[in-house]
Amino acid sequence: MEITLTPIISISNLKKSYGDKQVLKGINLEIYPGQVIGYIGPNGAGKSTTVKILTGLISDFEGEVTVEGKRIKDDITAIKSQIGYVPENAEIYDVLTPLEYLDFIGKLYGMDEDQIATRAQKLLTAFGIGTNANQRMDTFSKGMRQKVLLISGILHNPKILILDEPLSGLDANAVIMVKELIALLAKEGKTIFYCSHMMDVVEKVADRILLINNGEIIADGSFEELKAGGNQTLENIFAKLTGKEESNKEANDVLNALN
Ligand SMILES: Nc1ncnc2c1ncn2[C@@H]1O[C@H](COP(=O)(O)OP(=O)(O)OP(=O)(O)O)[C@@H](O)[C@H]1O
Repeated sequence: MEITLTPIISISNLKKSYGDKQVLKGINLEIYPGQVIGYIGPNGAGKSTTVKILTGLISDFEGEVTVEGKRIKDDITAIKSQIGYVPENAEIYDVLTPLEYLDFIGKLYGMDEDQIATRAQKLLTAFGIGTNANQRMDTFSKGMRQKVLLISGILHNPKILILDEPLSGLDANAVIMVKELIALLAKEGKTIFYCSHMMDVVEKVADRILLINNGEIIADGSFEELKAGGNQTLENIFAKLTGKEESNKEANDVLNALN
């Protein structure tokens, strides 16, 4: 029997401009359940803009985006319940405790109070901050806040998890744990959309890498496919494909500017 996979996210001819400046130039993508997508690209390439469209934060775009077959333009509220989003540089209400904050987030997703309290405490414990559950977050380190943000992204057990630089501020043990968590979530059939500049991590966690440059997808494949038999790192591939192989010269220019 032939198994036909239905994409969980489908993007066709997606274009977005800010004023006269076109920053997404006709993106076409089909993303399947259980895929861990590594979304990479130079500063200003259009990564955050794509993510903001997928999460409903930007609604004025051209083209079509569907999640589980539903058009994002028709029913973003229903779609949002299937998506967990951990934005880069998110503001957290740090006068709250993690339990209060997660209670607020869980209610936004329509979860009931008991379920929120039980799951939040379990997740905080799993992330190693269970004993801080009732402590105000203005006393938290950057990494502890990042853990709470990650928990707020998975609390409602979404099918799709969109992570923007999720390892920012985490210590080495937490990084290992989150990488393993991503693999486990994907095994359970969750789809992960992982935006990062940390090439070594993307190389390891993503089973499909999308490279965006100037608003266009210029590479799409597994790390093995992208390096096509050569013994390269993702960092090299990135530099080659985005036309930036002069980092040494640039570093020297910066130094020279100081002298
Ligand atoms: N609200 C906005 N108004 C005008 N221009 C914007 C706006 N948001 C983003 N841009 C521009 O759109 C382009 C793409 O930005 P975007 O934030 O999507 O890039 P990115 O790939 O996420 O970059 P980075 O890696 O630096 O986070 C950039 O040139 C940026 O200046």
